[in-house]
Amino acid sequence: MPPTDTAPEAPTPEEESPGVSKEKKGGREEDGDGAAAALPHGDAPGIRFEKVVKRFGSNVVLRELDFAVEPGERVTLIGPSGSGKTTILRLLMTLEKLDDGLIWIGDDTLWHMDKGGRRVPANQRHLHEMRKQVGMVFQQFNLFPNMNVLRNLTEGPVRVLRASKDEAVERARGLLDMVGLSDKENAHPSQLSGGQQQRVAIARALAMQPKVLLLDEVTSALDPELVVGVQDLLRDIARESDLTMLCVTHEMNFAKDISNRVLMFDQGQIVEEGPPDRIFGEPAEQRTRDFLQAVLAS
Ligand SMILES: Nc1ncnc2c1ncn2[C@@H]1O[C@H](COP(=O)(O)OP(=O)(O)OP(=O)(O)O)[C@@H](O)[C@H]1O
Repeated sequence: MPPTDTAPEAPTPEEESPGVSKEKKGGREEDGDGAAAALPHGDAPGIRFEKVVKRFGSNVVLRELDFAVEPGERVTLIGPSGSGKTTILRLLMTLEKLDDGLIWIGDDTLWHMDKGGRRVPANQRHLHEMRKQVGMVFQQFNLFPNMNVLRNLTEGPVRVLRASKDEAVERARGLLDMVGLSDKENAHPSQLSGGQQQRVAIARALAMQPKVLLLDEVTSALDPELVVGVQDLLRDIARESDLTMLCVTHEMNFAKDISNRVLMFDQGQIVEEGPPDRIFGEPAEQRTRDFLQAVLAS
């Protein structure tokens, strides 16, 4: 339910490029409070796809896909439009069901194997518990349009994590401070620019205290001048937290900055993978070269 009509106020450069303030970083190292406390640290699980198959009717989107993201690693998925990158993230969010294979988050699977070694759907409670570890930021923000900014951040923690209202509000304010929107807590999404909405969406995802953060083309719905602020914020979050991150983006410079490793994905499988400098500088596979050329030309 993305808000459709955003009424951009003219944001100041500071508003759109808050990053994580230097002062806060200093405070974080010394005493670990303020915005520091807002970012998750430690015990992030890894992710593993094991022979994962996903079909939409006759369209086989994932073909026995195998890949892993190590705990605390930041991986970017690149690949042609329609190749299945968003589907990978949606499977991790349990927004889609897989057709075969296993998805692991840490030492636990989203689906169980029965005694005969067959994959069976987990019960709802298990899925719910697994799902709590994973947060996602969407291209279209997906904020609750009828709730103000503060409530967008507190609703999930109170209802799903059973946090007390005071605790949720304190955490939400820490996060709004971190994303540079403390003065907007009473605003509704439609009163914010796209960049501001996306920063609220990032704060909302973090309010759920995920250990794995999924980013799905988070700047592609933004006007060009608003992209940098959101990317800077995410770079800071990547640098300052121990989250395991899986990011889908068409912005190659952002992918270079944010990830330890890039996976080139096409036709349901990983074509090649490596550190960003290698994949963008010396891609080994023709399909990667073609894709990167097409992106540069667009
Ligand atoms: N709910 C659905 N029902 C039917 N087909 C779907 C559904 N969701 C995705 N698909 C199809 O699955 C394929 C992969 O889609 P997906 O959105 O994962 O690709 P993508 O790589 O993220 O693309 P883009 O870069 O354009 O966002 C596409 O062919 C798409 O049409």
